[in-house]
Amino acid sequence: MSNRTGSRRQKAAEDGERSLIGPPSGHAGESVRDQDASTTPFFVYLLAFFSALGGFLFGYDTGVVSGAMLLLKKEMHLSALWQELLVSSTVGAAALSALSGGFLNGWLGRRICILIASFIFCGGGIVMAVALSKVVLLVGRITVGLGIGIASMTVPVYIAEVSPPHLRGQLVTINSLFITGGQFIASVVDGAFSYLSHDGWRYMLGLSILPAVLQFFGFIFLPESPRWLLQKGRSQEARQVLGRIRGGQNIEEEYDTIRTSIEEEENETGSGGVVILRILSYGPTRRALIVGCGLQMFQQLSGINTVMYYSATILQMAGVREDKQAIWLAGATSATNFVFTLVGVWLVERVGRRKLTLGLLKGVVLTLLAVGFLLSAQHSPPVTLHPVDFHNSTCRLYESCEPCMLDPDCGFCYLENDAGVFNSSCVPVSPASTDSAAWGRCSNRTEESFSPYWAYNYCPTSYSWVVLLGLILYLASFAPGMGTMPWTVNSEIYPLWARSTGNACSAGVNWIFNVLVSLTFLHVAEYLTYYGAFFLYAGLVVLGLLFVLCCLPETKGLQLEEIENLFARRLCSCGDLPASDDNHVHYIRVKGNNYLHSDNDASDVE
Ligand SMILES: O[C@H]1[C@H](O)[C@@H](O)[C@H](O)[C@@H](O)[C@H]1O
Repeated sequence: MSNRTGSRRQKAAEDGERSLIGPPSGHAGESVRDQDASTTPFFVYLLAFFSALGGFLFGYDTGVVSGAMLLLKKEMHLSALWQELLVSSTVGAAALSALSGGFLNGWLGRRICILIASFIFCGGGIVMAVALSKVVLLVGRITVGLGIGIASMTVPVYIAEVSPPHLRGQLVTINSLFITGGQFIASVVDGAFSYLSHDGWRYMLGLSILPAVLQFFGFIFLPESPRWLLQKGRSQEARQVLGRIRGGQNIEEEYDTIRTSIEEEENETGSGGVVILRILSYGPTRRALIVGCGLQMFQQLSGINTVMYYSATILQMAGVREDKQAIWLAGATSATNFVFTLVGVWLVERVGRRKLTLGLLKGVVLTLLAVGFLLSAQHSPPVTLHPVDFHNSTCRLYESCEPCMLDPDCGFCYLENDAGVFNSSCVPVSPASTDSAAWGRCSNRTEESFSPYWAYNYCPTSYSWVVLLGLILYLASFAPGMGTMPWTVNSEIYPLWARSTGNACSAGVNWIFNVLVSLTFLHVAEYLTYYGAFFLYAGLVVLGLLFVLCCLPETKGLQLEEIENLFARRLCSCGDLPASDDNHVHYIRVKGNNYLHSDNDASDVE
């Protein structure tokens, strides 16, 4: 198929503005959509469910560690460095494996990659459940990280490739629902097993084996993506799978569209060479990659994972000092994230990706600012006792709680009654554990009611429930938009030849920024204070808002093969596109393919 047709398609895309208006009636492409919309086979939902278990494991394994850590640090005597290692090694491993997952996806296919990921999840789960030392535990955490990385880039691609266009957004967003669902279930499991102070963490970490086994056996019987099969020249199998997942509907048109687009892609961009270099040297894919990676970067820069982390601290500030109670209540924030992701699933096909992301990002900025202001208005209790510090630490210099707790070497030791905080001091933290002071009253605390409290990373205050409310509002604006759309949009914006690599890069960017933001949070707080950190995230989200406004096109309702055309124009012009709901792309049938209709010029039709 000719370069002529390809350039005609290009022309149509350049004429995008015109081609994106006016729904034609009785049109071939439209009729397929209407037909699809009327009957969606149950099998597609089954495929989405089993693949999204990968998202569940991603959420579970990243979420469960906070509760497990409270027990682990006591049982294994973990220093702050080891705690940090056990948390961030998983995210770091996920970044590496997401980046290499692109190659595996293109080579072995989506199905095998999902099987590999679930196998790795099982292995990692078993290693963690039976670990006898912290080193073995670390090996287990790195192993599940490798599984998370592969799953996070493969699952959205697989779901997007098997879904009919009218349901694609919703089904891919279900993966995000499973991610936040995994985080929520993890907090419930953490709560339930926190009563088992000896070995409770083994169940917390090991329970992930169950969904992993379910997914592994499910995927033994589930098919490969028809798009990948066709790309590998396995056309008979591709036709069979497409027939199966479309439940006996006429698949000829969809099959032709995929086949022709693969042929065209090969004509336009060639088939040899390193994929990432081909992506970067071809305008539309380069632009798609910038949009995809940008979205993932801004998702993490909006501070989601520090907010998830900070919610537990906020609870401590509000006076919840019991570990078990704090674990249960931290579940409230993950429940909010989960429930509002459900709202995203409901809205994505109704409102569209662009409008949803843009609208809710404004809410994210406002709620981050509100949390920042609320935190800045908190009163920092003064230091009233200055015990003799034989080691001459910096802690003795602080006059109030805030600078004391922001210094990683110090903590605030105090007593409290109905009138407030009294007898407070700032003392060095124990090198063995952040749970107690190096010496003095807070070095050997008991559970007795008159024993002093040790605040390592918070200051006691009576207004923090308001801050918790602010965080819940933040999650309500984050989850349906920026929480889900980067994954959904990335699964659809690349042409087939670039899809695995494009998703690998953007998922890699997500994990790299996840590590960066969570590892720097405490340092940022040290220099800017906690509220300064929230103002910083608000500023970064404003940049994200501008990025989405200028660069994110609407992909709702388009076939995967059509979306590439949206990136045929200069990068940050997508905002010019009319994104209202009643705009439809319409197609003319050219040699069995659907093309963007550029004008009514008969010369467009061969
Ligand atoms: O989309 C997910 C989701 O929002 C999670 O809650 C968050 O922990 C992840 O980092 C993010 O990628």
